[in-house]
Amino acid sequence: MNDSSLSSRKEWLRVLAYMKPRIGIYTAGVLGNSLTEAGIFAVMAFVFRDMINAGIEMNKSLLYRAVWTIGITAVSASILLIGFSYLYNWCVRKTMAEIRANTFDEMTRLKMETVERMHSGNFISVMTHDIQTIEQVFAIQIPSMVYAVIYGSSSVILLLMLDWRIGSILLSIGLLFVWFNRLFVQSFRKLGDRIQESQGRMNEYLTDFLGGFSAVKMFHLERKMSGHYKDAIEEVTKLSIARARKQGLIDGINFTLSSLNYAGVLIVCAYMVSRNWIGAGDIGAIVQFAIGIAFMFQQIGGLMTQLQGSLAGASRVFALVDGDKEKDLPEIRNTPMTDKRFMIEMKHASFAYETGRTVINEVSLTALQGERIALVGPSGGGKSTLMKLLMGFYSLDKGEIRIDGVQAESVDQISDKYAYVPQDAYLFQGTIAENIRFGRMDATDKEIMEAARQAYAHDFIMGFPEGYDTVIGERGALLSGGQKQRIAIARAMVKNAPILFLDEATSALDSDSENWIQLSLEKLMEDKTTVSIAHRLSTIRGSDRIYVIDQGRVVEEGRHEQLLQSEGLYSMLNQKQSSSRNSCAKEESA
Ligand SMILES: Nc1ncnc2c1ncn2[C@@H]1O[C@H](COP(=O)(O)OP(=O)(O)OP(=O)(O)O)[C@@H](O)[C@H]1O
Repeated sequence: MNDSSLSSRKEWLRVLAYMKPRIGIYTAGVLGNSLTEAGIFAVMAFVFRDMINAGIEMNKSLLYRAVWTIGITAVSASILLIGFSYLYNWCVRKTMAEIRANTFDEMTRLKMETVERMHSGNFISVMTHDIQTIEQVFAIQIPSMVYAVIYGSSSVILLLMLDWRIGSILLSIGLLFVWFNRLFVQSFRKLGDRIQESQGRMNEYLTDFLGGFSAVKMFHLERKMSGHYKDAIEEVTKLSIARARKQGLIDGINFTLSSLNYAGVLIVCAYMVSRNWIGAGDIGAIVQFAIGIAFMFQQIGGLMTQLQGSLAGASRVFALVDGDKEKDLPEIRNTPMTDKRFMIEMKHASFAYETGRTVINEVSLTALQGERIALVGPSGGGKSTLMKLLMGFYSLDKGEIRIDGVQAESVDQISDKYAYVPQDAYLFQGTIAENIRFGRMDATDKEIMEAARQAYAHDFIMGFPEGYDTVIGERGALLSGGQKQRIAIARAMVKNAPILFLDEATSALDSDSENWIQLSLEKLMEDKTTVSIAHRLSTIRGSDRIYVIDQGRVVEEGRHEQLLQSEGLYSMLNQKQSSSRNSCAKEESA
């Protein structure tokens, strides 16, 4: 067995494992459904024979028996089919709901690096198209396959019993069908993989377009974006047509072979009747069974190729589920690194996003309880990366970080110890109250209101007709930049964690907004150990320690005045900012 068929088999078993919790009911439903349908055809074969014989022999009682059999079979089969179909469809819906929920759960545990490497559109594609292909396996492909096998094999057995010579010939021809279809399995899998990938790309363009709608309008990128999207559609269409063409070719060849087979059976039967080896009525039954056998092999052939398309989708779901995860909350190592009780302690930390390109190089920094430290430096120097490392978003390549004595190996281990106010706070779809409550899910309404007051957000919130119950739209679309920031600050207030990470907004806010934010941040920072990334050096003058980060290293550290005196990079950045501020002020007064 080669590697690809081995991995297909593994994927296949993995898909089946999803149904394990209700495999009994599912099997009963699918088997019952297939047995009932196959039973109808088997009964009909004999009814067919009886009817022909009744005509030839002018036997009325044989005819009545055939009519009664048809009536009873039709009524009882309909009732059984409704019941069995409900059973297995119930299992499919329940299992699909579980697969969707579990895959989402697994996605929430993915490492930051894994999520950053994959486009959000691709995640959406996995959660929609690709998961859908698993549904097809349970709802269509397995029931069809089971039905084909039961119908076909019962036809084989009955035909062998009726006439073993014709039965053996048809069985051998059928196996040729399967062999022929197997030749195409690999190429269908390749096409399936490419189609699922292209569908992922289509979703990437779609989410890019929606996420960057204002940029698209501003830079007149509509044509370019439509062009990208059309290219992706064309790719999917081209591949789907290629698959349909191939499927058409196989179906055509299968059909021709089965027609020849069918004609052959009729000729052989006619010859056998002429020799009195079989009765004329037997032809009816033989033809019915021949149809059953041909159907089985044709279906198995077709389903083998369809299944490859579904496995292509399932493999993308598995890749997401198997992506690198955050460590589970295991033994939290609480031993302090040094005698002193640092709230934050980073020692000789090195980190690279990609091997060979070190972004943080041997950085050490500390913050005692209640201290305010700031990270400054040129763009791309590594400030944000450093902060993300302190928050446990990535694992260090070298060195150690402790947050309040706990080793920062994953976000989950230390996230209770800090609140984070990013540059562009993410607000979720929902009400203002819900968004503030995300800071601490058990916060009371009173606490939420108090936090909003402290963040100087209460007044503008009450200005909305629905106050705290105002639905803020996707990403807080109904709020201004400054208002969003104050909601994020209120959220951090509610969390009331001992450490605070602040990423100062680079985007310009009007001075009124900025004043409010500064005031609310001051409130938020009271009694907290704070690490802030500062773009305007004026905001961090009072910091206990400033770390100047350049090219991934700490190049200077100290208080504002000390750093100015040392006339290094900090003092140069300070001069630059003061002179650009002065020239702006001159321009404004002119
Ligand atoms: N997710 C990522 N994957 C790969 N490289 C990254 C990633 N994020 C940042 N980098 C790289 O790491 C380096 C440091 O970036 P970082 O964002 O930490 O700098 P910064 O000092 O915060 O910059 P700025 O002040 O402009 O925000 C840069 O060279 C950047 O290209």
